[in-house]
Amino acid sequence: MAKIIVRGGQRLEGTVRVSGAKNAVLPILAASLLATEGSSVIHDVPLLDDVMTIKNVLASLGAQVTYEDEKMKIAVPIISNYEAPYELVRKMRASFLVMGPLLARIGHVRISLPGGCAIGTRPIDQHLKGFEAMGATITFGQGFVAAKSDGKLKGAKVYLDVASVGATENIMMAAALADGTTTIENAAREPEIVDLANYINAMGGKVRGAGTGTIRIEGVERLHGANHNVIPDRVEAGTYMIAAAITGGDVFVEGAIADHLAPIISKMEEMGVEIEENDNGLRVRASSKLKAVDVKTLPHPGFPTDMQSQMMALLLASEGTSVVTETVFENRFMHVEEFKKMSAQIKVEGRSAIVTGGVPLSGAKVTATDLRAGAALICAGLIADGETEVTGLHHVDRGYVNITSKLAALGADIKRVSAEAEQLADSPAIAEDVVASRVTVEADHVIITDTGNKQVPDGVVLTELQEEAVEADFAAKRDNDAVVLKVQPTWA
Ligand SMILES: CC(=O)N[C@H]1[C@@H](OP(=O)(O)OP(=O)(O)OC[C@H]2O[C@@H](n3ccc(=O)[nH]c3=O)[C@H](O)[C@@H]2O)O[C@H](CO)[C@@H](O)[C@@H]1O
Ligand SMILES: C=C(OP(=O)(O)O)C(=O)O
Repeated sequence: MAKIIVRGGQRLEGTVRVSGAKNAVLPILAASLLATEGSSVIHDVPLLDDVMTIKNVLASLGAQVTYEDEKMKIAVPIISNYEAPYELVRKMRASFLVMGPLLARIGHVRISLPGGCAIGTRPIDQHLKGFEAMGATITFGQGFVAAKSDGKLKGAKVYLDVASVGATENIMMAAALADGTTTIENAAREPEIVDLANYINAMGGKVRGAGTGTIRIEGVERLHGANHNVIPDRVEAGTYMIAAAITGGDVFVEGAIADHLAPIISKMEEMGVEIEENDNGLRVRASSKLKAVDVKTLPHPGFPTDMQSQMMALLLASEGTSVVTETVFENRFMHVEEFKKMSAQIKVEGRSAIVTGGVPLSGAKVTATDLRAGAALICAGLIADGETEVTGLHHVDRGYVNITSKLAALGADIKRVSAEAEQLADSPAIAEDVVASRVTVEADHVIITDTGNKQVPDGVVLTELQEEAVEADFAAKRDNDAVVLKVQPTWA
C-alpha cells in the first residue's frame, strides 16, 4: 500500500508554487465540449488524477484531447457519444459536469448516477431542476439519469435552493447555447465560477454577474475554442499556508490570490499568523503562540469546507478550545477519528467539533478519508512526535500535485513510498549494491541516494535514451549524494 511518511519537527521555510485549481479546471474542461469550431488551449492544468479522469471522459465523448507541460488542447468537432461511462463517473463526481454541455450541444445526455461519497450524500436535484426549467425532460433508470431536449434549450429563471457550485456551473454551461436568457438566482459565488464564466465568454459566450448571487447568461448561436489560464488553486494554497503556520515557519506561497483566500487569511490572522500580500503571492509567518478560534464553513465568501480539516490541524496546535462547525456537507468529520489516533483531543457533537488545542500530537498510522483529510493529516504529521504514516493516497492524488516533493523542498522530513518500492526493498532479487543505495520510487521518477553505484532496482525498465541520460547524470553527479532518475516505472 502506498504511503506518505512524515517525521515531525521541521520548521518550513522557502517558496512553494501553487498549481492550477482542480475545481476550476474540471468545469472548464467540461465546458470545452460546447465549442463546435476551433480548439481550446487551457494553460496551468495541474497533473492530477481528477484531471486525467475528466480528460478520459471527454475523449470517450469524442473530443480530441492532448496534455503536455500543464497545457491541455481540446477540439470537439463532433460529439460521438452522449453517455459518460460508469467507470469514469464512479471515480469522480465532477464527471457530472459534462451533463450541461452535452445537453446544450446535442440535446441528449445519459450519465451514471454518482451516488454519495465519504463527505455526504451530495444530491444533484438542483442541477436537474435547472435543466428542467430550461425545457429538458429528465428520466432515471438502471443507475443512470438521462436528460433530453426537443430542439434547443430555452432560457429560464432558475432559483437554487442551495447555492450549489456544481449546479451553478452545469446550468451556466447548458444556458450558454440556449435560446434566450437564463437567470440563476442564489448562484454560487466561488472564484471557480468566475473562472468558468471568463472561459465561456472567451469562447464567445455572454455570461454576466458571475461572482455575485445572480448570474445572467444570454444564449448564443455557437461557441468556439479559446485560450485560457486556470486560476491558482486556493485550497492548495491554503493547505501550504497551514503547513507553514503549524510548523512556526516562514513560507512564500507563490501564486496565491489574497482575494480568493480572504476567509482563510482572516481566520489565520485572528489566530496570530502574520500574512503579507505582495504582487505574486502571500508570505506566511508564525512566530508566536497561536490562539484558538471558532470556524464555521459556509459557501463562498464564507470559510470553505475544503479547508475545514486542514484548519482543524492548525487548531490542534493552538492554545485553547475551538469549535469547528461544518454546515456544507453532513459527514465531513471523518478525519476526526484519524486525528485522535495521533492523540488529538476532539469531540464531535452533531455538526460541530470541539477541538482542544495545545495537546502534543504523536505520530501514528492514519488513513486519508477524503483528499483534504489526507492533506490535514500530513499537516498534523509535520508537528507530531515521531513518524506519521498516511495511507489512502488515491484521495490525495485527486487534488494535490507533488505534495511530498513540495513539502520536502520547504524542509519537511517527508517521503512517499509506493507499494512497489516497499516490495523492491524487501526483494532478494535486488543486487546487493542496489540495496546499498536508498531507493525511493515516486509516481513518475526514482530517486537513488547514491552509495557509489548507478543501478536501478529490478522492475524499473529504462529505455535506451533514459539509460544514456542516467549515465550522463550519474557521471555529472557522482560526488553528490542523490541521483534523480526521470524514468517511467513499469507500474506507472
Ligand atoms: C469539483 C468541485 O468543484 N468540487 C467542489 C464543489 O462540489 P459540489 O459542486 O459537488 O458542491 P455543491 O456546492 O454542489 O454542494 C454544496 C451543498 O449543496 C448540496 N446540494 C448540491 C447540489 C444539489 O443538486 N443539491 C444539493 O442539495 C450538497 O449536498 C452540499 O451539501 O463545491 C463544494 C462546496 O464548496 C466543494 O467542497 C467541492 O470541492
Ligand atoms: C470535495 C472535494 O472535491 P470533489 O467535489 O471533487 O469531491 C474537494 O476538492 O475537497
